[in-house]
Amino acid sequence: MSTPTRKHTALPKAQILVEALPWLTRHHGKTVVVKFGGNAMVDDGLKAAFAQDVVFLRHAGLRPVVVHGGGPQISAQLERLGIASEFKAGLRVTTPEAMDVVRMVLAGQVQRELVGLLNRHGPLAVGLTGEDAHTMSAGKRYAQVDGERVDIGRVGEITAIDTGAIEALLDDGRIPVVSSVARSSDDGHVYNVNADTAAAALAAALNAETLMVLTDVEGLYADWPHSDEVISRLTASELEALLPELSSGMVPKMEGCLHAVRNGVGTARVIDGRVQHSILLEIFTDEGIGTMVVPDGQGDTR
Ligand SMILES: Nc1ncnc2c1ncn2[C@@H]1O[C@H](COP(=O)(O)OP(=O)(O)O)[C@@H](O)[C@H]1O
Ligand SMILES: CC(=O)N[C@@H](CCC(=O)OP(=O)(O)O)C(=O)O
Repeated sequence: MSTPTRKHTALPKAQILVEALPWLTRHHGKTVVVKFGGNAMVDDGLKAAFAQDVVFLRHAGLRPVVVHGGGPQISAQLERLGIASEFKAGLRVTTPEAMDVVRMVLAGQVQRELVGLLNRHGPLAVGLTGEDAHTMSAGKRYAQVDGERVDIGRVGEITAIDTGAIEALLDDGRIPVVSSVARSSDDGHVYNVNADTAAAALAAALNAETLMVLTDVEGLYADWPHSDEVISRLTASELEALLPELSSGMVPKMEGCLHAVRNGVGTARVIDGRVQHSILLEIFTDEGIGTMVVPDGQGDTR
């Protein structure tokens, strides 16, 4: 007597799984770089759901790579230590003293926490920074403020990427978790790299199918802060035309998306990290959320 009822109640679940089938087929074996930002990273529930989603991707046959930020966590630690912190053109002015804190917080705190959350689901995640196995090399980056070149200390511009260690981990079924600290290609020290920039450069170097940037807004707003209309899809050229109008937090994100799709990445997406399971919604359902950037000359791929 109870069997028909059980079948009936399970039906919507089967429907959901079946809806994911074309996406599972499309994304199988593909590399997805997911950037988890500091502001979407401050809530424990969101962090746990993020880890579940990434492990789900891995078990669904994708090759996820996590690149993480930690701006709010770095600012909090600098404040605790009484070290002043300021941003110029969206980049943290990084003294050698602040660089030690950046490295300690990203590699020793934020990365460790993400690795721990992912590894609750099995022996999957391995943390590294751009310093490991020459994964990311950088030279000194200057900021442009009102047309002037400004020295912002130990902030790096990526000069080379070696994907060997990440590829080896992926081939071994692991989930690499990368902190945005780079080795210096010139003076033997390390550089602080914006995490959006690092994620985009890694996505391009890995020939990833997708770059997914989680943040604390719904996506790219057409007329921020005056309206909450989200641009759901735009081409590389359309994005390039919009770049001069964007303000600080969105600049490295959208520059990164542009760099990615101009260098072989299939799509770059900015999605709302405040929504639990936003990664699964974006990858496996008909209702993609957020903003998707596609290379020029592409039809709607959603
Ligand atoms: N056009 C825009 N659309 C959406 N957000 C924008 C836009 N321009 C500026 N922003 C700002 O960018 C912020 C996201 O950047 P940021 O704070 O660096 O995020 P994260 O910590 O996730 O890296 C948003 O919270 C918003 O305040
Ligand atoms: C040069 C620079 O600004 N580096 C960033 C690195 C962390 C980061 O980018 O974190 P979010 O993604 O959370 O913003 C910083 O020091 O805050």
